[in-house]
Amino acid sequence: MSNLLEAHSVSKKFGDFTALNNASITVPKGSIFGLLGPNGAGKTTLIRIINQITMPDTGQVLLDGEPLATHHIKDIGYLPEERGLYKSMKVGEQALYLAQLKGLSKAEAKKRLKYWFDRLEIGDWWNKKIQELSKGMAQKIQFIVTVLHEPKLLIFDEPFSGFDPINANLIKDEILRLKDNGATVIFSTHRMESVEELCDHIALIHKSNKILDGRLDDIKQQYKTNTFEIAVKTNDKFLLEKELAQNFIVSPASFKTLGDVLKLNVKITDQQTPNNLLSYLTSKGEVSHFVELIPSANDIFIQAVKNN
Ligand SMILES: Nc1ncnc2c1ncn2[C@@H]1O[C@H](COP(=O)(O)OP(=O)(O)OP(=O)(O)O)[C@@H](O)[C@H]1O
Repeated sequence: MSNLLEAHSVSKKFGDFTALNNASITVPKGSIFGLLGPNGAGKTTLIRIINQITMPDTGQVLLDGEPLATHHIKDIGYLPEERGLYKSMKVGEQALYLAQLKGLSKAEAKKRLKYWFDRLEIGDWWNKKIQELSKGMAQKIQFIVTVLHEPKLLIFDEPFSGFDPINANLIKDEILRLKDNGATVIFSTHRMESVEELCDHIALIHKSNKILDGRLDDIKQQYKTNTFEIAVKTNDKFLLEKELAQNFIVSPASFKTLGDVLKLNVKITDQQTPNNLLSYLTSKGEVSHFVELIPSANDIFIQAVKNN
């Protein structure tokens, strides 16, 4: 898979403050790439550099293998975190105006807007004033205007803030559909839980530095702790827990009992295999649950910060 975007060793200072320190990212074509990190980490700074709103002090950004140039602006659809619409304009009028700025003819813009307004169930709002819209409603308009001209690269900064869970899901599904139709997506968020179902690649930014990146599946494998959640039916739960602790590494805090079932998190050592644990458990009782614990993006982030 070739890369749509590459940022090489990008740094940016504001006065004495380093907002971004030598950060590199590679965004494969057709991927959804999550730029993750706490508030103030430097995500928006990197996104603004990609959008040519801010110039980097050092480093280079390539789009489709070429250095970024002004003509690339139409190849990128950008939904900024700070969102503003002209309050006194009507919704349809405003959307048409913004769509034409992206290079669409009026007729084409109208056709595409009608499609999207119906899709996001806001067809009735065409003649309403922007100031009558709630935050989430206005955000839907801005989402539409960002994707309308079908740019190669879509960049969404905190796209779900301001949406209720139902509309956040609606937007998630639309982002996945845009990817299926060939778009490449970068989105930035400090809410790790929103990445699990969406991103195939992630980069973690912490205090201006990129501290981790790669395919989410690969990273999850790397951060696995070989821990299994087990449930075993046994005559003596306390004896089994004690015996388990002699052979494996148990997490006492996870000890739970329900009738004659012992539930526990058990970690195997590097010398052991999951099968060693499973065979052992089967020899001791009836195993009703045996699942490897996969770290969440949040667990990975906490661990990566500790390792740095
Ligand atoms: N134009 C600027 N002038 C001075 N400092 C800035 C400027 N832009 C960003 N910064 C600082 O750089 C740091 C990184 O900001 P940035 O907006 O990139 O963070 P972020 O990761 O996007 O955070 P958030 O999730 O809160 O948007 C912050 O401490 C911010 O105050």
